Amino acid sequence: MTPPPLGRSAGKPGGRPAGGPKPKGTGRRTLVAGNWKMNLNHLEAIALVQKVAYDLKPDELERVETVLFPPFIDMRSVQTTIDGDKLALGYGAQDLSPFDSGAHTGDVGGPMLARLGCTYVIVGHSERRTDHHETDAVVAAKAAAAYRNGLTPIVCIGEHEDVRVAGTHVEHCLAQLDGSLAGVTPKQAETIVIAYEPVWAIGTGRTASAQDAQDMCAAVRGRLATLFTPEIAAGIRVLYGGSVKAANAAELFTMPDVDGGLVGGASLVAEEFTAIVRSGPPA
Ligand SMILES: O=C[C@H](O)COP(=O)(O)O
Repeated sequence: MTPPPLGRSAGKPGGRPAGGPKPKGTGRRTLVAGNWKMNLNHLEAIALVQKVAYDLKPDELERVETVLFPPFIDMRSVQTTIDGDKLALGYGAQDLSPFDSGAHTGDVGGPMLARLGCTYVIVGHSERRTDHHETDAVVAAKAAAAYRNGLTPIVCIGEHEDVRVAGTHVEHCLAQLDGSLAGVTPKQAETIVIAYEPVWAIGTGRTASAQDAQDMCAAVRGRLATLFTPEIAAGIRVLYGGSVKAANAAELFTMPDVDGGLVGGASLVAEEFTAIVRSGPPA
């Protein structure tokens, strides 16, 4: 029998590769999410999906959940490529409508995304909060729309530089978290993903230090324990985003409360993105 090509679903993976990263012991599977933002047409999208999938080995994709977030216009091409070639990659949307259907020009609804096989949807990204004036209440409505349609929201929070300089970043982010999770039930929270993205680090090349990322992700987990239960909080994945690259991913991802990354620019370059995925430690 011909062995399956690299990056395809190949059943149970083998053990940890010799010399690979050590398990963190958290039980939380590392998640690397590639947010393509408003980049790549559908042909470029197909090419990138193929490069990523064929560069990653089945055991690497088993160890690190790897999910792509193409623009809506590319979604069908990405889905066809992943499903048609049985690639072990997930895909999701960068946003969704708070409404499920109807007269909402330009919106894309949760039922459409679910029908296309999306599993995750990003809500509350700082670029949407800025460009489209999305408030915490809007983000909460979008998270509700995600759950209503069987999608898992990746809820983004993060502070601007002036807030960090003022030293109120923790309070700021926890208040954003409270508002953005309004209405989320404990049952729903079991699957939610939070992404801490300091706005000053997004697309700037200025990554937060691993310790700063850890401190905020730990504070987020602490607040999740209050909002839900300590047991639920212990199972929730909290990602860091903001100039994650191959050179800094391993240090970030080995921090105890950092469960992976939301990657923008570096997710557009196959070799860089796959190196980031490889940096992910086992749970
Ligand atoms: O969604 C991704 C984040 O905004 C990070 O983007 P970046 O990796 O280009 O800094």
